[in-house]
Formats: sequence, C-alpha cells, structure tokens
Amino acid sequence: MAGISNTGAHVLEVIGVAEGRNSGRDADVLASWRRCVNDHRLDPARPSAPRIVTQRELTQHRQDSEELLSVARHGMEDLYRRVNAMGYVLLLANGRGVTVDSIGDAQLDRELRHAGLISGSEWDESHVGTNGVGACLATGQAITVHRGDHFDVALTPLSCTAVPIHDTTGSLLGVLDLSHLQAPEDKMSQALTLEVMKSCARRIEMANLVRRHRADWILRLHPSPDFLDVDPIAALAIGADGRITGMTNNALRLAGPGRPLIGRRIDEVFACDIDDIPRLSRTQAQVEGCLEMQAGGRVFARSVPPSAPPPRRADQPELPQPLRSIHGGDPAMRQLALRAGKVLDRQISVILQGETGTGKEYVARAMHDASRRRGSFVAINCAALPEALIESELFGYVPNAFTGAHTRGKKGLIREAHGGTLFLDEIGDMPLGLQARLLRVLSEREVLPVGATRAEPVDIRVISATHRDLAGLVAQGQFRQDLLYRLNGLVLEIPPARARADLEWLIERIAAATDGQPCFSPEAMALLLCYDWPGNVREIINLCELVSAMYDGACVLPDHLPGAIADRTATTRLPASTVSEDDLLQLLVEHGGNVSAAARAAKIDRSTFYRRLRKSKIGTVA
Ligand SMILES: Nc1ncnc2c1ncn2[C@@H]1O[C@H](COP(=O)(O)OP(=O)(O)OP(=O)(O)O)[C@@H](O)[C@H]1O
Repeated sequence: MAGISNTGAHVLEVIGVAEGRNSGRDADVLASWRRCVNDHRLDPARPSAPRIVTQRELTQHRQDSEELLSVARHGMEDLYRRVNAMGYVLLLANGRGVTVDSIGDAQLDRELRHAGLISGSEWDESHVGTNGVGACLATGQAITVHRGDHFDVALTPLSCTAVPIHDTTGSLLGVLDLSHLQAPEDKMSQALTLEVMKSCARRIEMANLVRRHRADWILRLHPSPDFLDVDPIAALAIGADGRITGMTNNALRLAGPGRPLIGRRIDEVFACDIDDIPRLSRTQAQVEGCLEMQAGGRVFARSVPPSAPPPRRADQPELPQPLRSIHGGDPAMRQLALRAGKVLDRQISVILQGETGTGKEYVARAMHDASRRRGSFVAINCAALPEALIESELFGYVPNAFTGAHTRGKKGLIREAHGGTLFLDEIGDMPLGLQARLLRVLSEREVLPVGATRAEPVDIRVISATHRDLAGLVAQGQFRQDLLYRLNGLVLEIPPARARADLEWLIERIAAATDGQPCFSPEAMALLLCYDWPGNVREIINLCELVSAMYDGACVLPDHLPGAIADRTATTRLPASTVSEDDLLQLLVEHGGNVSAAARAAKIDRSTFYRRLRKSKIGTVA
C-alpha cells in the first residue's frame, strides 16, 4: 500500500478495507473501494476530480450514444419533473461513463459545475474512484453511493443513486444517475430514491421495447395481476414464429441463471406456446393469465398484439422510411403511401384531400423528405395570407420595389422553395386574382418578382391540400378550372382518424411522442377507439397533452377523459375495429335489417354501425 497518504479517517477507512478489513458499509461499496485501490491503483488521499471532456469530444460521445439519448430523454424529463426543486441533478452517462445528458436546477449551476455534475463529466471508476455511475457501470447493478461511500473525500457531500439501462437485447447502454448535492447523513434517506430510479429505468426499457418491436407481440409480466397494465415488472417481445426477439432486462430473471432469452422459443421459458399468446390479450382474456415458468414459479401475463404491420413482403416495393411511417397498417393509408411513393421524384402535382387535422401537411412533408429534392419544404396557408401582402410574400420583390420595401428586396416564398417542395395549404381559399398568377408560375416554371422586368426560373414540386370540394368551387366560379388541371395530377384522400384501422397505433404513437408519455388503461383506450375525433390527429395530440398535464405519470382511466369521450361508455363498449364488416352484415341480416338492434348486438353505437357499413360499400342496405 506504499504511496497512499494517510490524511484522515476516510482515507484510513478506505485503506483498511482495501487491506481486507471490514467496515459497516454496504458490500457493493466495499467491493468498489477494493477495485479502486487494488485494480486501478488509485490513492484515496489524492483527489481525482472528474475530467470534463472537450466540447468536440462531447459531441462525438452524444452522436455515438444516439440510441441511449432517444431512449432515455422522455423518462428523464418525467423523473426530473417529480424531483425538481429538491436539490437533485439527473445525469445520463454512456457505457464509458461520460455524461451525455443532464438535467439540473439552473440556480445550482455553480455548485453543479464545481461537483462535476454536468454534461461532459467522466465518471469511470478507474479515474474518479467509487461513485454512482462508475460503480454501476463496473457491475451492471443499481447502487447508491452515499456521502462517505465515495472514494474521493472531495465527493463525500454527494449522494448518488445510479441504475443501468439496457437495450432490448440486454446489452448495457448506459447509466441513469440521480445525485443530491447535500443529502442527509443517513443512507436510509435514499432507499426510496433507489426504488424510484429502478422503476424509472424499467419504464424506459419498457417504452423502448414497445417502440422497437411494433411488429411483435409484447408480453407484459408481473407477480400481481393488478400491475400488469400500469407498471409491468418485465416484458418480452415475441415474433410470429414464437421466438423471443426482445426483452426488458428484468425478464432475464425468468430464464433461470445464466440462460439467455433472445432467440429462445416461448415454450422453453413458459408452459405455453405462441398460439396461447393472443388468449392473454385484454380483448380476449376473461381472467388474468397466469403462466407457469419452466425455471419454476408463476407469473401473471398480459399480451399486447403487434401494432405495426408485419415486415414487408418480398413482392411489395420498398418505400422510403418517411412514407412508411405515416401509418400503422390502415389499408387506405397503406395504399396512399404506395401511390405517393410512385410519384415522388416526378413533376406530377399532388392534391391531398381530407378533413381538418387529418395530417395533410404531415403527409406532404413526408413526401418531400422521401423524395430526392434537396431544397426546402415551404408551406403556405393560402387562407391566411393577408390580401395586401400576398404578391410580395409569394413572388418576392426587387430592391426598393415600393414604398416600405426592403432595400435588399425579398426572395418570396415560391423562390424559397426552389429545388424543394411548395405546399399550398387551403388551396380552395386562394383569391381568384392570385390563382391566375400562380397558374402562370406553374405553367411557365418561372416567377416575376414585384417590380422586376425579368422572370426568374424556379424548379418546384407543388403539393396542395384542401378540405373543400374543388370541382364544386369550379362549378360555382370560385376556382379556376385550368389551375385545377395543373394541380390535380394525383389526388390522395387522407381518411379521418375515426375511420382508420390503425387508430390505436396512431394514439399510442402520439402518446409516446408527448411529454410525459401518457399511458391509457385498456378501458380508456377502448373509449378512445370508439370516439369520433372530429378534430382528427390534432385532437388526439391535444388530448395526449391534456391528460399528460393533468395526470402526470398516472395511468389514464376512463374518468380522466373529457366528457365528450368518456360519455360514450353508455352506448359504446367495444372498439368498432374488433368486429369485422362481414360480422356487421351478418348481424344486420339476423336482425331483419333493424340497424339499431344489430348495432346493440355488435356493442357499437348506431352511427358507428352505419359508418362501417358505408365504408365497406354495403351502406345502401341501411
Ligand atoms: N401520422 C402521424 N403521426 C404523428 N403525428 C401526426 C400524424 N399525422 C398528423 N400528425 C400531426 O397532427 C397535426 C395535424 O396535422 P396536419 O397539420 O398535417 O393536418 P392538416 O390536415 O394539414 O390540418 P389542416 O387541415 O387544419 O391544415 C400536426 O401536429 C401533425 O404533426
């Protein structure tokens, strides 16, 4: 032990432990002290403050940790909201112990910097000695390193609780650490923090599993049936061939010691096979499913069906990612994506039709992103442009073209879209005078800025959108027929949210992208699936934001939903999509054409019944 100076009780204690003596501290702390002295040859008397990597190194670490950052960010924000203003700082470190993300109280900035609790700090045990992140990385286990548990005396005011985060194959991605600048002396004060952090890591891994395995069954597991929907202890992803494709790390406990899970058949782990999995879903399970584990013991299970279409068949053309992600398997949207894919890099104008909020601009943007056009996507709301500014906004102007004009002139939105996509929203509301000028731009592919004598060539791809009937407007003399011919090379109809077979996928996708990632109970989801969504996707976004703000972190129950949605309990109990069109027709025949009686038997409301019949083109029966 030569070279280790003896400067205080703490240093003496560390040295004693390294020499084999015991101490009242937790075993995982003592093991770390021994690694520091015996393996890393660290000296407890020589302060070894965490190194802060350079900005360039940090950027590189963040790029390399892209998956970890995207997996953890929502969970971090959610957790920090709960502990905000309690003197904590939250760090996310990558597999090398470098802090790639942090959330802390801006008012404590100086103290946090002083303690090294900032992005870019490096916590590898071999440099800094025992600390939360470093010890967690070294063992892969959750740990609280409390005050004097730290190896370096300078770190002993801190209490750090760190938990590992794994990817869906069980590899360690990084560590989440919650540190307190001035924790109370008693380590027991942090016992709850450890449990909260473990639960946070579990939820982060769970959200990641669901996001990455949309085409697989997800099996949620918990020793108690009451927590299956709200906070499962572990989960598995199971492919159509019955093999395990992903997991949360806790699931490893089910396999028996030292046995991997990925790639194994489900019947090797539980006394059941792939055909039993659908029976454990919430729509089919009469009672909570209890599975016998092959390694011994039992666990309650709930299965969730795949929410994305299965992988593309070989005979289907590959679509660029932005277009593939506009739907989760709705047949009309799938067809729309395929048709849009065929005209991506052609000079064919497209009109997107659909109710307000169905995602017309979203689809237009996806088409632009999927195309090879490198210019900008420029969106113009034709209904919102102030009449007086329309010309100069769209076509731009030359320097000093008119009183009040900018001395450098203005490019105008159409030229901004040169090499890119011009999205004309609410095209049906464009004033007639302007329609004539737009027609010239589209026919001649050039723009004449206000005050200019020479036209400028433009290369633009035009996508328009409307919720109005353009042919009807032409008939009323409110829209130019020649402009309509220019615009409607391909007309794509975006279905309203209520008619989409992938509505559950859409709701879950939007919930996952909302701050706080609200999670809906099965009963609440059933109501959402039956609701009409007049505001379409925009209304889904608003609802997710509302429930996230009101019931932060809690599972959303029917009572939490706004009246317009929750009140449907009385008339609608089953998601309309669980009954096929053939079943509806059969029920109608059985009830002698009485729609009300057939709708009651199908447990859906009358208007939904009509709508489904209309959609299936047998509406004339009703
Ligand atoms: N498939 C989707 N996934 C996630 N978000 C979506 C999806 N489709 C639409 N959105 C979101 O829904 C909101 C409304 O979409 P968008 O503005 O594209 O609708 P719109 O039909 O153009 O509406 P309006 O007719 O009012 O102009 C936007 O915030 C958009 O990002």
